[in-house]
Amino acid sequence: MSKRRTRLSPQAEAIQFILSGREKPCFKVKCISDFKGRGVFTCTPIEKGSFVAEYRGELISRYELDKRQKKYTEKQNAFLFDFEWNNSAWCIDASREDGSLGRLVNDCHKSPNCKMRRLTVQGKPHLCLFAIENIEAETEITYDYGDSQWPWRNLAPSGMIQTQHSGDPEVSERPSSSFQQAPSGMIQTQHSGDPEVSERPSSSFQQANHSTGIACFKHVLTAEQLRVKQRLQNLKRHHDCCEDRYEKAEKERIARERQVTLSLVTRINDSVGPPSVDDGGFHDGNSTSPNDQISNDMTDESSDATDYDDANYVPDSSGNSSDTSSNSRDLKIIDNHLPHKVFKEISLGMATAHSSDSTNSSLEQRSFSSSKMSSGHCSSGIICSDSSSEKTLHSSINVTSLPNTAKRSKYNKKQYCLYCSKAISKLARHLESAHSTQPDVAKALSFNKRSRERKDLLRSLKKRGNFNHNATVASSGDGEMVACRRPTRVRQSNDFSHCKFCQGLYARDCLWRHVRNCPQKSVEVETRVGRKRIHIDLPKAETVHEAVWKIACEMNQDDISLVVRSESDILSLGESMYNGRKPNEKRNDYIRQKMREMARLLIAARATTPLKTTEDLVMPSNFPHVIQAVRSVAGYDLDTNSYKTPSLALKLGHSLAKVAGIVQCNAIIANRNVIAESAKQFATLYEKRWAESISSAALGTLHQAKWNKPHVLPFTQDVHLLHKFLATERAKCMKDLEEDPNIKSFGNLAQVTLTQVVLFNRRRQGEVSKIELQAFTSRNRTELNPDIMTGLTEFERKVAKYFDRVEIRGKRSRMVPVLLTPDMIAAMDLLIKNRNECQVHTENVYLFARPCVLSHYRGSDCFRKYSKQCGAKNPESLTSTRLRKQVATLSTVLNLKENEMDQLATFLGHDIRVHREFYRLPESTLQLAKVSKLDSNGKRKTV
Ligand SMILES: C[S@@+](CC[C@H](N)C(=O)[O-])C[C@H]1O[C@@H](n2cnc3c(N)ncnc32)[C@H](O)[C@@H]1O
Repeated sequence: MSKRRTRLSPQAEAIQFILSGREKPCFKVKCISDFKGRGVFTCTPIEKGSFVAEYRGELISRYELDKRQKKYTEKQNAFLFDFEWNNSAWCIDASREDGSLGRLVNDCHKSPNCKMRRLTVQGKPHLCLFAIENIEAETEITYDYGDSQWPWRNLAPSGMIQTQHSGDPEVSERPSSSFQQAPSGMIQTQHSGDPEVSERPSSSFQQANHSTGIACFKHVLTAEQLRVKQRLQNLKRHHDCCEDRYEKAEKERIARERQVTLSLVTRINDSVGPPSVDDGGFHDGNSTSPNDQISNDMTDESSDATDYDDANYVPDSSGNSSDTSSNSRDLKIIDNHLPHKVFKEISLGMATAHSSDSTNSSLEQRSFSSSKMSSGHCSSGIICSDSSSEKTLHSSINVTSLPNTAKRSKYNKKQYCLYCSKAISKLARHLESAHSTQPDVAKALSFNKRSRERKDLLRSLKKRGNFNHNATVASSGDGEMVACRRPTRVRQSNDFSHCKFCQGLYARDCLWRHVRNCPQKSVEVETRVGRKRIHIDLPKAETVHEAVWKIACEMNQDDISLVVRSESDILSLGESMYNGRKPNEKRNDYIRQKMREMARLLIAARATTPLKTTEDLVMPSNFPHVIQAVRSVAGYDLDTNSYKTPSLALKLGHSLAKVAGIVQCNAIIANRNVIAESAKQFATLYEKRWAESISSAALGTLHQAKWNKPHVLPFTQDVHLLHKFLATERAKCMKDLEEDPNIKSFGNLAQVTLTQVVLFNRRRQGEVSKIELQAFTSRNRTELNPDIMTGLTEFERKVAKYFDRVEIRGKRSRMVPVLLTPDMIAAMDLLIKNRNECQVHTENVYLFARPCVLSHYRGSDCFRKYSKQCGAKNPESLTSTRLRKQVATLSTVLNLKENEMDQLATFLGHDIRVHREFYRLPESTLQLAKVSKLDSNGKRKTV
């Protein structure tokens, strides 16, 4: 009895062909036209659902794709097929003429007969074409390239071209090279036997063909040709334009995606850290978790991910959860189940998808949490939007450390090969012997052995290989990550982050230093935010304000920032502050600080109470827990009824009141009446009980701290010394900067000038430090009104002419003037002139800008520095606030008239009430001063 061979499923058949590297024998390549090039035709009928061909080529990362796109010709670029896999972007580069069929299949968006699908075989993605309908013999195989504006799609059928005599085997089977050599002016097409293939000629065209034969047909064509040629030129222009735009968008996307992956790896690292911050999602029922965001973000782009015309056409995919459709050339494939998988799947390595595991279920629970809340579900009197126990995703992941035995070789570090994923101790040698055909390796090897280029390229390959390995470790939750510098002791992976440029793993506290000099960092993305604040690009949820998200992505990448980004109400708090005022860096700092304060409170609440989300914090029944959390974060001491950081307790109170308002408004909009009512009640509770529970003790602590503090005013002698010292220093610094403009000389002059301006004007150091370049350059330089001049004394007139006046924004948005002497102006002009040369960032808006970053010098630091250097007797008293107090006190001692006092207060930038209450010396000193004045007057017998 003959054994019946079981028919392979299409998927199994595809895997067989993938593994064997063969093609199905029933296809042939035909040259269709000069314009369209070759095409693939079937010799036998094909059944719907069958495997057709693999789109073979080299699997490259997005990063590599970006590089290749730049150097490839337009024609080569047409063979780059990018797709999404394991939440990162990949590409099959089929530009090499390797004789495979998949790469020659043409586009048809109207009635394609195949679809591209992605299969994961042996841990690698493969793109395969499957028939979506029964295909007759001699038909061209086509699939939809995706939604781009491919130039040929706009071409009217008549615009295309001539068909060739059917059945001419010589022509139809012409090898590819011959078609490439066909005269380009002559638009020539073969008849393929398929009306679809040859772009359906227009009716007139057909008539000519039938009635008059080839000669006439040629004549018609020549006229037609001119029109077509013109049209093609237009199309080409349009196509180039589109391509530029596409390339630009792609580049941005690539950068974004790389960042997403990197940050997700970091997030995974974070997930092995303290559970309290391992918060996967927004808790608002209407918002999405960051993972959701990522998925949604990409899903938007990949509208075609599951949109099959016929869901049954595809082979059974149950056996392979990572088998995802990929039928778009320019759009990405997104697995809609990604939110749960992200934690497992983010690796750039070859990790396969895990569709369900305990992690997933815990994440799912979390994302349902808000619905519980909205339905008023509560247990044991506590409303919590997440009652699930905190998850621990993985066992802790360590970073390979240096061996602690001195005897072992120092050179025992293993690197992971990018191509074969093996751990190798001599990676360069391994790459040379095993992967020299890889373009990147070949490129590196093409440089001299000791050359910098070769070293840089090999180092980059090493980092990419290690990155893949780290991603695999992160996704499996087990193993050791490889850092660029091994720590001396075993450290956990959540202390480390990957550099977004080179993908190397660095200790978080040193990452800023590396990023500053990372060789892969392009000039445009110069770091501008400072030492620890490294900007990361994460996809944002639609509901989040763009600018606020940017602020949230531009903070120290620690546990607090994770919470900020995952809590929609904290982001809303930032948004409400952002919307209120004109945006500027200073304001953004403040918003960042407020959001971080709130996140710190939430972290403390999660650690010490059952509360989990920001929304929980403003539920009336949770009030005792909130008090407990605030006390914990502000360091409350029950015995003394005082706080370690009383100001934080006070600030948190204000922020909580704001958050309650936000939650209430959001709930009203979302028709969540229970929540809206609760938030309203919280506001009442806050009004009535906050003072007794938190703020009175906090204010008490603040006042108490001032009680026995000595109120020292600067000695006039010290002030004089400082004045003189600064004048000589400024002259020296100006000379230095003129002779040798560099970061140091620029910094010195900026600092000394800043101190002079503060001292001279008795301004708040914070206000002067932030003088903007634009405020200085646009200062009013017009002559004084002659009418006003007549009212001034001779001396006043001279003074008015001598000084320049710049108006800056003071406290409570009050305008405060700053007077500048000609010397100061000369120094400032010199600073402005040398900004570029001294590496001051063009986006830095400050006059006293720090080179290389976006911030400015701080007056307080400068005061501290120069008050010591000038040899003052009491340098601690030389601060901007004390100098202001000195002036205010002296004004009283000098018995200024009421209106003079008003003018002085305005000049100092505060109203007269504040001036009287806060800026005068304490009563005791004043009395002493007054009495001594009387006394001395008395001695001089003037009373
Ligand atoms: C992946 S290649 C396909 C093989 C190609 N025909 C060849 O001969 O090498 C993609 C290129 O084929 C051409 N092409 C694909 N589909 C087409 C269509 N429907 N009409 C015209 N040209 C097409 C375009 O030039 C495109 O850049």
